[in-house]
Amino acid sequence: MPSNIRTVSKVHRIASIPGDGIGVDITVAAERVLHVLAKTVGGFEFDFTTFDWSSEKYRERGWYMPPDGIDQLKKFDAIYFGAVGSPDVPDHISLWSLILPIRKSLNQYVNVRPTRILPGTTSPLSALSTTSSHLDWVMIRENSEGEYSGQGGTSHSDTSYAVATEVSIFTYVGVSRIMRYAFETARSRPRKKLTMVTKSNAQRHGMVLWDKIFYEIAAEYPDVETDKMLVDAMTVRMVLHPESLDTIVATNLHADILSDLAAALSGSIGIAPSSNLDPTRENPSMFEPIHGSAPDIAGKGIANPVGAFWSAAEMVRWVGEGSAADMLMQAVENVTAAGVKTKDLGGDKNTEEVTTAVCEEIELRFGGRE
Ligand SMILES: NC(=O)C1=CN([C@@H]2O[C@H](COP(=O)(O)OP(=O)(O)OC[C@H]3O[C@@H](n4cnc5c(N)ncnc54)[C@H](O)[C@@H]3O)[C@@H](O)[C@H]2O)C=CC1
Ligand SMILES: CC(=O)C(=O)O
Ligand SMILES: [K+]
Ligand SMILES: [Mn+2]
Repeated sequence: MPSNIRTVSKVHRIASIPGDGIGVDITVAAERVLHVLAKTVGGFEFDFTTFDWSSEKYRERGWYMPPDGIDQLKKFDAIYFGAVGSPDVPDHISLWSLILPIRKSLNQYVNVRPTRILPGTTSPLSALSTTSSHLDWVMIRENSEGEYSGQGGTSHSDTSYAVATEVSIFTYVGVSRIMRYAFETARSRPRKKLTMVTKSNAQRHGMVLWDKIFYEIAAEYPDVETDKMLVDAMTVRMVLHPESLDTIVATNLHADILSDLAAALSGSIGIAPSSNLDPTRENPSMFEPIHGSAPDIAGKGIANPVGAFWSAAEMVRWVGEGSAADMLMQAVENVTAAGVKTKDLGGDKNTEEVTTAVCEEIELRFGGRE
């Protein structure tokens, strides 16, 4: 192409919600890397609009999101989220005022949580001589109902007769759509293998429906190998036979817990990404590391930004820039391979140093191609 012809850059409009604690540090880091990526690769750019919806603002003005917050978010191509949660606001208030309403109102019924051991990092499983530490999973979490349906209530609160219910909801629509997404994911991966996690021995209604729909949909995917694990035994299998798993489907609560375990088994919760997807694409999807606001390390500048970069890469892929997403992940993996890591991964670098290293790697490896 003659150099005097300039192509028009595609603009991806991103709503950015840094939130609380290390959510802020890692969102700043992710935006920095995304700008460098766009500038280096060319042909597209990111236009971030930052929303100051946080626990600090809640204490000041009494709300996290304004009444039209969801409508504001609907105008964007995607949402980038840091974390929400602060020691001086009850956790159920912060979660139910921000992250959970966004996931539910924008029909983000799938939460995709991949786990891999990145180059230059060590799984704690490698210390167990009897196990293989080969681990490459993708967990598909139901993200709209189940144990986090929000149904229930409290009576006689603040008395010794207090009674509280927390009702799990499993609907035919909700379960079948997550199962179908999980089968499609399993089919797209080389091993074509799906493990369904359940607790239908002790929980005899919702979980029984969950299992029944799984087998119903399995009939549509004869090329996908399936198996079923009770959630308690699943924790054992994840630790002792990680190589036996590939794609995993689990309920909102089970996958929330198992994905933190998966992250730890891959080296640190600080590297684990997640995509909150509306597969219909009627609403924007939201991308965030799986970790929370980590009050114990907030403000120290030492949070691992790798989970934030990986989540950003998934966002880049979702908005249609697949090769740029691959470049970003390659740069992150080159940086971990070179030993540039934060403390949680056994390194001695801080958030900013890892971020700078990823930016430089993108420019060095993928710059100057035209
Ligand atoms: N999606 C969200 O916004 C989520 C919010 N939360 C909220 O976050 C707050 C803290 O929750 P916790 O249970 O402590 O979970 P957490 O994930 O924030 O932290 C757990 C442990 O992992 C460490 N850690 C987490 N991310 C790290 C990173 N990037 N680099 C290095 N170390 C990291 C923390 O320092 C802490 O020791 C609570 O208010 C909770 O409700 C928790 C999970 C998800
Ligand atoms: C809330 C939470 O812990 C999660 O979505 O992972
Ligand atoms: K998060
Ligand atoms: Mn969680």
